[in-house]
Amino acid sequence: MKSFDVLQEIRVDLAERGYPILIGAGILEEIGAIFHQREIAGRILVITNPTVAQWYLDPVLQSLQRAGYDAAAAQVPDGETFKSLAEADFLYDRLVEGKYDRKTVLVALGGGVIGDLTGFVAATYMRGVRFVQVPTTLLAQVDSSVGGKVAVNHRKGKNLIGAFYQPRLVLTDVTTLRTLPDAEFSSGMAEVIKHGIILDPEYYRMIGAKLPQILRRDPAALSEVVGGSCRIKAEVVRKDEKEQNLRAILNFGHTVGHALESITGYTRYKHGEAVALGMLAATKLAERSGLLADQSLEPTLRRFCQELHLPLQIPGLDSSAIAEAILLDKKADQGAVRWILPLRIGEVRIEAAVPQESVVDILKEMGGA
Ligand SMILES: NC(=O)c1ccc[n+]([C@@H]2O[C@H](COP(=O)([O-])OP(=O)(O)OC[C@H]3O[C@@H](n4cnc5c(N)ncnc54)[C@H](O)[C@@H]3O)[C@@H](O)[C@H]2O)c1
Ligand SMILES: O=C(O)C(=O)C[C@@H](O)[C@H](O)[C@H](O)COP(=O)(O)O
Ligand SMILES: [Zn+2]
Repeated sequence: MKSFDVLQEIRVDLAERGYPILIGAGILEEIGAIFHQREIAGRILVITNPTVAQWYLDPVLQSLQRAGYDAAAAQVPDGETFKSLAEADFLYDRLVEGKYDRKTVLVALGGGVIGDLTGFVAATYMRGVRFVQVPTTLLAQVDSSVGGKVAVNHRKGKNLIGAFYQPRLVLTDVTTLRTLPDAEFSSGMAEVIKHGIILDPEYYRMIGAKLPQILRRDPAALSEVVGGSCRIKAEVVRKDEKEQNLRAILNFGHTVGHALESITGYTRYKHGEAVALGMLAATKLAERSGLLADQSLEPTLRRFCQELHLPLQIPGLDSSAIAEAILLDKKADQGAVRWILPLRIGEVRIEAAVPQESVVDILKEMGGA
């Protein structure tokens, strides 16, 4: 059996819903042969956006067609505001008009927005068709393509409409990161840093030590980061697929992060930028609550943010409005928000007893009005 240029294969071990993450260099052009090898059959609709399509749609379609697949594409506009029910509806129209049946395979070719939206459509069209993630941003390769959280946004809250629905395969070609703008690369690095803080101090130190190579997009360093993060996330998802408890730690930084995204209409911050601010806020809250045992966390996190040009302040934003938006967090239980607070690098805890006044104080400390 041909092995292509798969450098790493990581399994998301979920019994009958389990799947492989294939990480390689140049494997996008082998997608047709890989689908054959993995016994993926059926009509294929590739969902992408114009930015990604200009680089990667032709190679994907040609490879699928060369391998004998009936493959076509549908494009949605680029941007977080299009991770919406309206775009899902547009895609349902395409599927219905094209007479796509239950054996259809949707391919999400793009970043997290395309992955979450395509997965949501896959979970709901005809009560579920198969889908494959082909992530092309760092953020999608290290985080969003893995674990089966699929969703669209509501104007009041991030990912409020969604499902847990696993892909059949994740096919990650790290060479697609060559065309990714620096600010998008940094946004993805925020989730990489998150993985270190929540579970793996050695990984966190490695990121610090190899940051120059990572930022240069050295293929070996990229492979280490994409593989490292996928392994950490796959293990959490294996233990708690539907976020009954443990999986909530993957939400470190997202309580404030999602609130920042929604109150700014999903236009001011990239997801990773909002998560970076959220990790900083949660770290400050942990310190204020007397939970933070390792005083090196905040300075190292700030240094990462500076080196990656991620924001550290929230000038001009209304702290009370952010605190209000936080109440819509999906982790809330009977009205109490469950925070993910760091204790030290590699260990976080789920904590409900955080007064709203402390949240507002911290947001003001970070420059909020
Ligand atoms: N499901 C999950 O577990 C999960 C995890 C993390 C984030 N997310 C979601 O992911 C989304 C953010 O994803 P994202 O950061 O990938 O943003 P994105 O999908 O908007 O992509 C960022 C930008 O990069 C462009 N792009 C994509 N690939 C490119 C490439 N190879 N070269 C050049 N440009 C490219 C896109 O067109 C877009 O303009 C958010 O909606 C977030 O909520 C979901
Ligand atoms: O996979 C998870 O679980 C995560 O929390 C990963 C996050 O990085 C991601 O942004 C996720 O979409 C957030 O999930 P949500 O349940 O808070 O919407
Ligand atoms: Zn995230």
